[in-house]
Amino acid sequence: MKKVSVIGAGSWGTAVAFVLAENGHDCLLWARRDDLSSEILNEHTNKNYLPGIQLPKNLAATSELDVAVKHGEILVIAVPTKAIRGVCVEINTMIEGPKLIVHVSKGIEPDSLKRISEIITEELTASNLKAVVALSGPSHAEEVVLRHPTTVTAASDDMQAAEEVQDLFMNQYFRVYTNNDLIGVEIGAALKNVIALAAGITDGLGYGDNAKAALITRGLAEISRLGVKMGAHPLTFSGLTGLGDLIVTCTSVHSRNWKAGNMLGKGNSLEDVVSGMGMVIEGVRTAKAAHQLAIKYDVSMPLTEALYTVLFEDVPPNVMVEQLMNRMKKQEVDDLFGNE
Ligand SMILES: NC(=O)C1=CN([C@@H]2O[C@H](COP(=O)(O)OP(=O)(O)OC[C@H]3O[C@@H](n4cnc5c(N)ncnc54)[C@H](OP(=O)(O)O)[C@@H]3O)[C@@H](O)[C@H]2O)C=CC1
Ligand SMILES: O=C(CO)COP(=O)(O)O
Repeated sequence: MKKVSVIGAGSWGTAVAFVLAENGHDCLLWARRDDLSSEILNEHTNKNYLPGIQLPKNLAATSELDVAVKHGEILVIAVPTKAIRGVCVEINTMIEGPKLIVHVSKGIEPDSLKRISEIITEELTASNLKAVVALSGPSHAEEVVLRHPTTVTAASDDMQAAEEVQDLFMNQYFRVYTNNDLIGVEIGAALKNVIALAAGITDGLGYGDNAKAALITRGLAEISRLGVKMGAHPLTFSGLTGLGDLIVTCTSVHSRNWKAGNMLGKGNSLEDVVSGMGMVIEGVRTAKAAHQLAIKYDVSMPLTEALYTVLFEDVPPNVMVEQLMNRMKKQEVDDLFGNE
């Protein structure tokens, strides 16, 4: 049994804490709101984020960050990407001795263009950090808490740490693989949300499975092109955190990114979609970062660029699709190691 704290009690933080508590670990879940930590502790529910779900009785909760940081020999960070840097700055002042940090978030920071593990490494003093592991893959919280079979990957530069995380989470319904390609795993995880927004848009416009299959496969091609230029292993993108997560996020009714895209395709404004969701839509902010990464690494990313114009340049979704379909003729198989 390990002492683990999960930082962030939204849908995913609560779901990973659910798995850890069911695995018999001494798990403490940090919610930034008192009312939510009391609800988790006393009613064993998180009605807002996971309606209808009874949480394990051995799952403890607190709204005091320092209590959570002190409790966990392992800290699992589960807040949206935009909150990661701030949370790390805070927990860095509270850590006594090196901790294993697991993050389960999916995004890239615009402007700095840092991956999440890079932000964590930047903000935590080296002596506070044992290793960083990204836990990622096709895994909607709503299905994990129903104990539906789910597979994910624990990725790290430190394979011993990745294996420790594998052992921590593995159970009958939650299967964990390891991967030493942290760049590939984090890039796949972040950029699939951008493609899922586009898939939602085509569904919202009333297009069918052909369009979605095109987005998934051509999305995978451009994510792989970028990832390989950034130093990732090409085969990572055929795995759980690449193709696997693209499929789940582009096709699931649980996906916030797909839902957001669907509403955009139906003519809603970005502002209304974001304010109405009540949960994080990582792909919107990541689209900005991806657009900047495509320029920085000089990689052709037509789907990402098209989505960027819908989100930030007021291009109507149907015009976006027309423009994509009328692009210059291409060969299908790209040279992943060169230009398209
Ligand atoms: N939901 C899912 O199925 C999956 C999500 N993920 C990833 O996990 C990450 C978290 O997503 P998810 O749990 O779904 O998001 P939610 O929107 O469901 O919850 C976000 C949580 O983070 C808290 N939070 C928001 N901003 C801050 C901040 N500045 N400081 C501290 N806490 C903050 C929220 O608190 P409050 O309630 O007070 O607003 C809430 O508890 C994302 O990167 C997402 O892509 C990965 C796999 C699956
Ligand atoms: O990453 C996820 C599933 O693997 C969650 O996706 P959404 O944020 O689109 O719900």
